[in-house]
Amino acid sequence: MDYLRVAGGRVLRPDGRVERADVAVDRDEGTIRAVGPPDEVDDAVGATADETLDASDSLVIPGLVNAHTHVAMTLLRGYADDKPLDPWLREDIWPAEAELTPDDVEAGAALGAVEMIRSGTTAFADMYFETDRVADVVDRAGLRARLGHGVVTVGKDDADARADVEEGLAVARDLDGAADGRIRTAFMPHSLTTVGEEYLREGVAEAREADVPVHLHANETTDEVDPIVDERGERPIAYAESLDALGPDDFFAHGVHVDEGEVDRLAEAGTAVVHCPASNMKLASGMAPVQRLREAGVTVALGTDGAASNNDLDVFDEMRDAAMIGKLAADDASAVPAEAVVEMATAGGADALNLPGGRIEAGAAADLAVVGLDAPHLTPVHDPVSHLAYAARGGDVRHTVCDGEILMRDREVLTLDAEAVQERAAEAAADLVDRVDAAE
Ligand SMILES: CSC[C@H]1O[C@@H](n2cnc3c(O)ncnc32)[C@H](O)[C@@H]1O
Ligand SMILES: [Zn+2]
Repeated sequence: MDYLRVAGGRVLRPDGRVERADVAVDRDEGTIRAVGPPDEVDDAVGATADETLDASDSLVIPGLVNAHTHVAMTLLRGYADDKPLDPWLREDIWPAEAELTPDDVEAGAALGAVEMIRSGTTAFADMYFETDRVADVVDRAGLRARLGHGVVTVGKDDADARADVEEGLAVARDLDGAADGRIRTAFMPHSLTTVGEEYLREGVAEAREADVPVHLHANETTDEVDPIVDERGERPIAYAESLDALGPDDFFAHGVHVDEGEVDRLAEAGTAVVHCPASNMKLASGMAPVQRLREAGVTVALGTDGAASNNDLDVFDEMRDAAMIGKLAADDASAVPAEAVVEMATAGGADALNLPGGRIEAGAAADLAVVGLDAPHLTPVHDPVSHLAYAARGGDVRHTVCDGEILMRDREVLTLDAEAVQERAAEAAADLVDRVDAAE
């Protein structure tokens, strides 16, 4: 076997303990072969390493999972800020997205991929347009992803609405298993208010036939929840259930305005919630009841949402924000502690997306980030898990590994030309804004 040894560090284990250990990676299989004391790992593998990644003064953690984003929105970072969701989308974001070309989406996705690799993220879920171009970037970057075409039917005639649903289904069917299996798909209606009932009903039924999960924005703002309650006399999670969109493999972004009954239904159904604390704060959408969701047994993951409502794709920020806002929401400083947000960003994310990874143990996918612990802002190290949640940043990640492949070594991205990607994205963003201005 082609044996990569991650050596000399401390390792975050699935039970939350941190121990001195080396990690033996089988690069042929893309899996972790053994985790153990440095003097025992080679014996466990029965070989000496073909390559070593230095993890001294560092913590080896599962690759982080960004469980809800719109990765190509890096092109719109800082384009429109300081508005609530609805006017932000209608006045600024959707007019700009109307001018996006497939090349723009690829340029923005590549920039997002570089940003994620540089901050230790190895897997993400993406809802956007031109999904084949996003998939191409994921393939080249070496990342893992669950991808979908975001379906919107409001404002479209029946033919266009049906075509969009069909595109969502075709993407889900055709791209599943791409990039040597690192790409999985989902049917992704944008939300319960931006896709009409008959399209949701038909699309979800087809998704069940195709055996792909459903991912949508749900219970994000009161402006979205209230019309559902007023018009249907039921809350969004009950509506989703009536559409057969509340399954154990489905995952909903946000879940901010969920009542007690909805929390219990999510837990019973096994539907995961992707908490996006920075986006929820920036758009003033509200505070998700994360402590309550977790206590009820809901799988909670973390997402950055798009870079236009965050404004970065750094899951370390999300961990810190989730811990902070989780305490405020529960009015309890002991709520959503460090271990909880680290679990949400790793195993919780992998479980929500039903993707490999999220745990450092023999047999698991070799998706890893090596976080340096020797920076001034991480000194002293009383508790490495506390540092992950409250003090570390994406820039502290030294190496990133996905599916056994080194994507970043000593902060150099190996799979993409980071400088060229950045230059191309800056150009694409400038041209995009020129086109938007000309169209106004
Ligand atoms: C149809 S593709 C996805 C669609 O979602 C938009 N979007 C970005 N952030 C949010 C958010 O927080 N809530 C709802 N929709 C969002 C994005 O701009 C695309 O149009
Ligand atoms: Zn979103």
